[in-house]
This record gives sequence, C-alpha cells and structure tokens, in this order.
Amino acid sequence: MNSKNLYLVDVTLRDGSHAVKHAFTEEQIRVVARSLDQAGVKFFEVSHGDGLGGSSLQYGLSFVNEMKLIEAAVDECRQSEVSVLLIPGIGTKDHLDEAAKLGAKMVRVATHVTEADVAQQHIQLGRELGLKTAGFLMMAHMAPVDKLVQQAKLFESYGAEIVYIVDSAGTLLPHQVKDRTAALRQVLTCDIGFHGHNNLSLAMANTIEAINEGATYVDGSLRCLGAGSGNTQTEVMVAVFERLGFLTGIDLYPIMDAANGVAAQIMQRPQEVTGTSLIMGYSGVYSSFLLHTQDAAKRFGVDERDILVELGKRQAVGGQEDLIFQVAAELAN
Ligand SMILES: CC[C@H](O)CC(=O)C(=O)O
Ligand SMILES: [Mn+2]
Repeated sequence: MNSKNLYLVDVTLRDGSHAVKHAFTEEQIRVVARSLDQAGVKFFEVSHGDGLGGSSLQYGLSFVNEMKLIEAAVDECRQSEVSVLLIPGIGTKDHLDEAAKLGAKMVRVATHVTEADVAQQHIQLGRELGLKTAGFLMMAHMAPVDKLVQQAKLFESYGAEIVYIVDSAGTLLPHQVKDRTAALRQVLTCDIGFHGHNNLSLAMANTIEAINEGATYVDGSLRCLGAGSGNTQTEVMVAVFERLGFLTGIDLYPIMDAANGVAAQIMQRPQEVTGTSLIMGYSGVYSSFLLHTQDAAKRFGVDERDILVELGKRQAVGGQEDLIFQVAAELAN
C-alpha cells in the first residue's frame, strides 16, 4: 500500500454556519475548536458561511461577530491553525488583515470558477501577511475543464500555494472530479485541493478520486455539518484514509468524539440527503441556497424542488440569493 500525506481541512465552523443560519455562539466555537485541536486536525476554518464580511441581510446575519469567533478559536488551538474564507467583494482586505492580526494562519480566497481574476490583490495580501494562501474555485461544475485549468493557472500566478476544485453544488460525478484534478495536476506546480458536498451521496467517492489524481488538501465537516447535505464527513474520511494508507495525523477515536460528542450537540437537524438537497445536486445549485430556498418556498407556497430546478436552469451563482425569492414569486404567480 502506498502511503500518502494529506491535509484534511475541517470546515464545520465555516461551511456549517450555513446549516445553522450563522447562529454559532462563542461557546460552540470553543468546544468544537478544542476537540478538533485535540484530535490533531492541522487546519480548521472559522468565519461566516459566506466568508469574512458575510454577515448581512442578503446572506444572513451572524449571531456573534465572526472576528470574536476567530479570536476564540485561535485561543483554543494548541496544535491546529485557523483558516478563514474570503470572497472578494463580500470580504475586504481589511477583514483579512484583522483576521490575521487575531491569529488566523491560512486564507482561502474564493471566487466563482470563471472569475479568479478578481482575487489577485487578496491572494497577494495573504502571502504578504505570511498566511498559507489558497485559491478556491467555487461551482467548479460550471466551467469546462480547459476553463478551470486557465483559472487555476491565474490563481497560481498570483501566488496561491493551493488551488481547490470546489464542488459547491455537490453535483460533480466521480469521473468529472478525476478529469478535473488530473488536468490541474498536469499544469500546476502548487498543491491541489478538493472541497465536496454530499447532495448526491458522492462526496467521499469524489474526494478519493481527487486524491488518487494528486489532490493533497481535502475538506470535510464533522457529521457533515455544512451547506446542503453537508461536506465529506471528516471523521469518516479519517477512518477511510487509514484503511487506504493515507496519512492525516488525525486520531480516529478523538475525531469521532469531536463529531458525535461535540458537533452533534450543535446541529439543528440531521445532515442528510433530503429531497431538497438531492435536487440541488441534481440541478447544480449552490448548496448554501438550501435554507433560503426553504424559506422562500414557505413564504410563496411553492415546492422547494421547483424553485431549485428553475435556479439550476438559470445557472444562478453565489451572491444571487435574492433570485431565489424572485423565482419563488414567479412560480407562485
Ligand atoms: C457561499 C460560500 C460557499 O459556502 C463556499 C463553499 O464552501 C462552497 O462553495 O462550497
Ligand atoms: Mn462548501
């Protein structure tokens, strides 16, 4: 068996923010952070679900200011390092500066898959601040492989040390992840990452495809606490990776305890493939639209699935949360 060193970045305290409508408390952040640190997770992410500066009427107001949450998470770390997500236009360079001052050590600068060029100054700032700096290509299914490659090269040219393929809609099939990762591996010298969502129950299979084609950074969340059906399940990844001979430095029983004893307590509902999240994967809709869609369906008395199918047809992208309500209103009429 070939052993391979992998970095598992846990996103429970950032992607999971979508699943709890951005209502994390400081105490919740502290207990989860402590348990991730004790289990040996090298990096975990903390910020509003939509990244730094995401707290707004459009995306959902945070219950507690994310800078306070980042500070609390850093305070709990003995061996782990805190990452933050930054979507240019939602978050600013000032937000990143502040997060770095509070002790964040990694930034993932996220753009729509065709828009890496808006991130140059943010990637450069990440490097200047001495942060581990990554480019995060969201909604990766919406670009053909050659376009994805071109955008990944842009990120690398700006100084990104990792480029992520992000399956925001949980819609990519294993052969598509394989082709995309292999294409990036051929042209990039930096590391490659994969971030999956489980809307079609494929997050684990897709993650393994990505690793087999050369990805070394993979994302997960405890008990799948993330947008839509959630992410690849962190504690399950640790178990599967051990059996595959991939090394993460994370201990199995402590990470299982973090999931079942700690994260499970802060979940508002089970993370499953429901009718709604399945349609997100099927239609290629942003996982973070889940709760907004449920609210819109209730308000306008229409089927959540119809809204999602229509959003998929219109190729809605992150930042277009208002379109969810517009579509629901049109369907109601
Ligand atoms: C809205 C930002 C988004 O949650 C980032 C991410 O994790 C993804 O695109 O999957
Ligand atoms: Mn995500």
